[in-house]
Amino acid sequence: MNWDETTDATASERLAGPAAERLVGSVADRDDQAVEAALRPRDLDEFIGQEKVREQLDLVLKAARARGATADHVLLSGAPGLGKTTLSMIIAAEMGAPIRITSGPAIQHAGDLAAILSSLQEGEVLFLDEIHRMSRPAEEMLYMAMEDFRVDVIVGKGPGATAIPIELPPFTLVGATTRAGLLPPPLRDRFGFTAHMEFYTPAELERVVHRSARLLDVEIGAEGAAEIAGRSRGTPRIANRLLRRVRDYAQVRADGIITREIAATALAVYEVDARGLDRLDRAVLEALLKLFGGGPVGLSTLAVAVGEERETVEEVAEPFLVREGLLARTPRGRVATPAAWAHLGLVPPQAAGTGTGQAGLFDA
Ligand SMILES: Nc1ncnc2c1ncn2[C@@H]1O[C@H](COP(=O)(O)OP(=O)(O)OP(=O)(O)O)[C@@H](O)[C@H]1O
Repeated sequence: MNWDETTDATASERLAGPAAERLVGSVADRDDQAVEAALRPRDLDEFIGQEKVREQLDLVLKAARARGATADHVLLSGAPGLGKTTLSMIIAAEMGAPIRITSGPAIQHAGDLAAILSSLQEGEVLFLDEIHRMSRPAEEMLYMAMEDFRVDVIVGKGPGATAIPIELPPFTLVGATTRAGLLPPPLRDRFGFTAHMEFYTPAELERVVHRSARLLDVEIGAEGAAEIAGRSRGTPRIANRLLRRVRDYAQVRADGIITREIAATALAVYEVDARGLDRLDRAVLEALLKLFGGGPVGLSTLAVAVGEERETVEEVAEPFLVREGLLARTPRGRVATPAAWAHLGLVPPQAAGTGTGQAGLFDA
C-alpha cells in the first residue's frame, strides 16, 4: 500500500486539541521554535544523514559556485521535521547568499509574491515553505519568475488593466512541501533539482541526539542516545524534543546524566513507548486488538471506541501505525498485523484458541 505518512503532519496542523500537541508530533511547536535555531547544522558536513541528497546538492552548489552563477531552483519534499528549512539555510550559507523565508499560506495574493520577489537581492535564496498551499494566481506568477526572472504586475481592472513587466535579479527558489504529489506539474518542472527527504535511521538519529546534547551541554551515554533515537519516529525534530524532556527528568530526578535507564524511565513518564508510540497510537491499537479481535473494523467504529474524531484516528494516529507495519488499511476495514499483537504483548485469538500461531489472523 502506498500510504502517504506525511498526512500525519497536515492533520496535526489542522486538528485542534490534544492531538495537535503531541510530544511525538512532527510539526514544530513554540518550544521547538525557540531552540531549533541553536540546533540547526550550519553546513552540509554538519548535516547528518540523507547521504544521497547531500551528495547531489553538494554537486549542484559547487558547480554553480564554479560558474559564478546562482544555484538552480531546489524542491525539497518530505515529512515535517526532517530538515527542509535547515537545508535551505545551508544552501544559502554554502552560496554565501542571504535568505528570505516565507510560506505558501502567507502568500494569498499575487501582489504579496510580487512584493517579495521584487525586493530580492541578486543571488538571494527565497525559501517558500508549504509551497503547495500557495494561491493559484501567486503560483502562476511564480512560473514566470522562476523561468524568466520577470513578473507581470497587473495594474487596474477590467478592459483597462495593463501588465507592467518587472525584471527580477537572478535568485534561487527553495520550495518545501510535505506533499510533492499536490504540486501542479508546471511548477514541479521548473525546479532544476528535486530531492525527497527520507525518514532517518535510528543510527542517524543517535548522531543527531549526541550532537544536540553537546550543543545543549547535556551529558549523555551511548545507550541513552540510542534509547531516545529509537523512540523518535525517524524524525530529528522529535529526537531533539524528546532529548529536552529527558534532560528535564535527568536534572530533576537524577544527577543530570542521561543513561539508558533514565531515558527509558523519563519517556515512560511522558507515555512514549519503546517504538515511539504515544497514548493515542496505543489506544487505537488496543481498541483494534482487544475490542475487535484485530479487525477488520470500520474507521468510524474504531474512532468511537477510542473516543476520538474519525479524522484524528485516520490522519493523526494511523499514518505512523501503518508506516511501522502495525496496522493495515484494507477495503474491509482496519486490520492489525502480527507485529501489533507482539508489540502490545497480546496473543491473537486464533493462536490463543488453536495454538496454530498467527496464521489466519486476517480472516477475522
Ligand atoms: N540532518 C539533520 N542533522 C541534524 N539536525 C537536524 C537534521 N535535520 C533536521 N535537524 C534538526 O531538526 C529540527 C527540525 O528541522 P527543520 O526545521 O529543518 O525541519 P523541516 O523539515 O523544515 O520541518 P517543517 O516542514 O515543519 O518546516 C531542527 O532543529 C534541526 O536542528
